Order: sequence, then C-alpha cells, then structure tokens
Amino acid sequence: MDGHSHPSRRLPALVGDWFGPHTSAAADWPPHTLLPAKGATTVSVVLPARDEQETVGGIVAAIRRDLVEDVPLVDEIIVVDSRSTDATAVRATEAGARVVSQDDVLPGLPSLSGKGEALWKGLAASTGDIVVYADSDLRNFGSHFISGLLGPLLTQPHVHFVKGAYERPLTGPDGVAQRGAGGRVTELVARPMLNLYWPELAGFVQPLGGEYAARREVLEAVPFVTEYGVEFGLLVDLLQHIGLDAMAQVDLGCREHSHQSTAALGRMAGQIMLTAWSRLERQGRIVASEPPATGLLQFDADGNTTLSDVGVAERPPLASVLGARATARPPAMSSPPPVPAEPSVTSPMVLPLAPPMPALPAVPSATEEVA
Ligand SMILES: O=c1ccn([C@@H]2O[C@H](COP(=O)(O)OP(=O)(O)O[C@H]3O[C@H](CO)[C@@H](O)[C@H](O)[C@H]3O)[C@@H](O)[C@H]2O)c(=O)[nH]1
Ligand SMILES: O=C(O)[C@H](O)COP(=O)(O)O
Repeated sequence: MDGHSHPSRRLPALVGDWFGPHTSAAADWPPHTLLPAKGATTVSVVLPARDEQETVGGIVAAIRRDLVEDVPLVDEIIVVDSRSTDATAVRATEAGARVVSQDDVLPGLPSLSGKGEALWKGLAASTGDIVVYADSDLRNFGSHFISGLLGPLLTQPHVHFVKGAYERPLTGPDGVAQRGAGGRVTELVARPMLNLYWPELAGFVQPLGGEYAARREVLEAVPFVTEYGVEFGLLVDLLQHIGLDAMAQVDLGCREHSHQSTAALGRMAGQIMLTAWSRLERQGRIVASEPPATGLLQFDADGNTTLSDVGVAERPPLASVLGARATARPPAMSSPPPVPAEPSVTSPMVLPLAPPMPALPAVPSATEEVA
C-alpha cells in the first residue's frame, strides 16, 4: 500500500486526526525489536480454515520458523478447521499447528457455521493475552503480517485493536493481477456503509480484511457475528466498546488471496448488509416495523436461479459464556470486562440479531434451486 501517511487532507477531520498517529507500517516493527516489549505477554495466532490445503501449511510453517523459532514472539498457532473436506487439518498439523475442529470447541453449544463462528471458537480454544487472526488462503503470506500487527499492541498500551491495511490486487483466471482492483465487497458495500453510518471508521483502509489482532479481554467482551458478518460487526462494536483512539492499523504491503465468485460475494454482501442493519437498529438509529428478509435470489448466465439464506446469527461475548475462565486469567488490561460469577451454560448461546432475526446458521455455498 503506497502513501498511507499522506492522505489526511482528503479525509474528514475526525478521520484525518486519527489516521496519521494510528497508522504505521510492518517495517516499523522488526520482530527482534518487539521481544523486549513482549516480556511475559503471550501471543496466539488463530487461523480459520475451510478447505485451504494449498496454503495453510506454508502459512503455519512461516510463522513457526520466523516467529516461534527465530524470534519467539508467538506462543501458539491454532488452526480452526471449519468443516474442511480436504487435507487442511493434515497439512496444518504437519506444519506444526494445533488443529481444533470448529464443532469440537465448546461442544455443548448449538452448532453455528461460517467464518465468524470459526473465529469465536478459535478465541475460546486459544490462551494468549493477544490474539492475532489471519486468513489461511493468503497466497503471498509473510510473517510480517503477524509481527506487524503485534507492533502497536506490544508497544502502545492504549491500543487494543489493530487491523491490517494493504493493497489488494484482483488476479484473473489467466494469473494476471490487476493492481488495486481486489476487495470488491469492501469497495461496493462495506466502505460506503461505514462512511454513511460510522464515518469514524472511514480511515480503515481494509475494513473487511481478515488480518487483525487484539487484546483478549477486548475480543471476549464483544459479540461475534457468524458467517462473513464478523469483521464488519467487530469494527462497529469495538468502536463503541473501546473507542477510535484504541484502534490502529498497520500497512502490511500487498495481500493476495483466493477470489470467490461474484455470486458468492453477493451472498457475502448480503450478510454484511444484515450485520450493518442489526447494528443500526441496536444503536437506536433505525426503527423498523419488521426485520429485513434474509433470502437472496440470484440468477446465473443460463437463467437458473438459486435462493440462498444470507441471514447471520451471533455469538454472545465469550466472557459471558466462560465467566469462570475469564476471571481466573490474570488481567492484561487495567479494567477487564465484567463477567458473571457462574459459567452461563444455560443462557442462550445463539443470540438473534436485534430485532429478532431467525438465527439461521447459513452456509453461503448452500443454495437451493427454486427454478
Ligand atoms: O465457513 C468458513 C468460511 C471461511 N473460512 C476461512 O476464513 C478465511 C477467509 O475466508 P474467504 O472465503 O477467503 O473470505 P474472502 O473472500 O477473502 O473475504 C474477505 O471478506 C470477509 C468478510 O469480511 C472476511 O471474513 C475475509 O477475511 C476477507 O478476506 C479463509 O481462511 C477461509 O478458509 C472459514 O474458516 N470458515
Ligand atoms: O474483501 C472483499 O471485498 C472480498 O473478499 C472480495 O475480495 P476480492 O474482490 O479480492 O475477491
């Protein structure tokens, strides 16, 4: 990503004031310089993975080599196997990750699906004071993706959440990369919605990016939307929970990943729109007589139609589920979130977005022929 330090004149004042002091680059945080700041702080890397056998092993191996063996910044690497049907779990294990199956974590809970669920289960399965998330489909992964995100968290106590920023090419079937053309849902849905309704967040270069890190207490204090609503929901909820000054971003360079089809991105866009709608309603900014419909009817080039459910569900703050565990852990922040005295194993684990939406664990690829 070029020019990240000079856009303030083009940004609204509130974003301009935030952008410069809260935006750095991975090169500013060489791993060995972070070791003294790490001290006794423990770091977990959590990689959600659904059918990522081509890439997950290489990503785990790079983290192990650079950030466990060479410079010990990372204490555990967890791959959350999100119902893969390929050799994802084998490749990740061979490369040195601890692999947990999404459905085996907190097995007493009703099963939900999608990326948000994998991240929430990864949070529950991990132990680090800081949790770093990264996608498992990155094609140009380097360990600077992880160490860069750790920089502000390890060195700046007021920072509680760090998001990756990058340039995103769109690589066609011919292998030709079109610079800056990637991130289609980001540009067509997420960025306009954030600018319209949460303009404080407009300075995040890649609001939907899957690479971000936060202090455990912060992640355990907010809900996780399932499916692909999770990143949008986290940004909006964290803005409310910790404030913009506690949020930062780090330029990680260029990010290449596997592209989904336009139809799949349409379903992702629907999930993100429903997530935004739920937050607007929850914040009292819209009042609706009925919730939005969650069906998405799509047409292919031959006129075939598919009807998908793009409804999203939500996990409650993990701290409210694992109160005993949260209180047992030494706090890394001055004011940990309040937790109930007893594990709330009988409380509702699937919170419908408000106002009530069907808590449907929709799988984007599961489509129903209607014609
Ligand atoms: O049910 C799922 C779906 C995806 N993933 C994993 O999540 C990561 C990202 O999923 P992907 O399908 O590659 O998402 P993108 O098309 O790249 O979507 C972008 O936008 C999404 C919505 O904000 C984010 O969740 C992604 O991180 C971001 O890269 C990958 O490691 C997947 O294997 C799961 O673990 N479970
Ligand atoms: O983040 C996004 O906007 C989606 O993942 C789509 O990304 P792509 O256009 O690079 O495939």
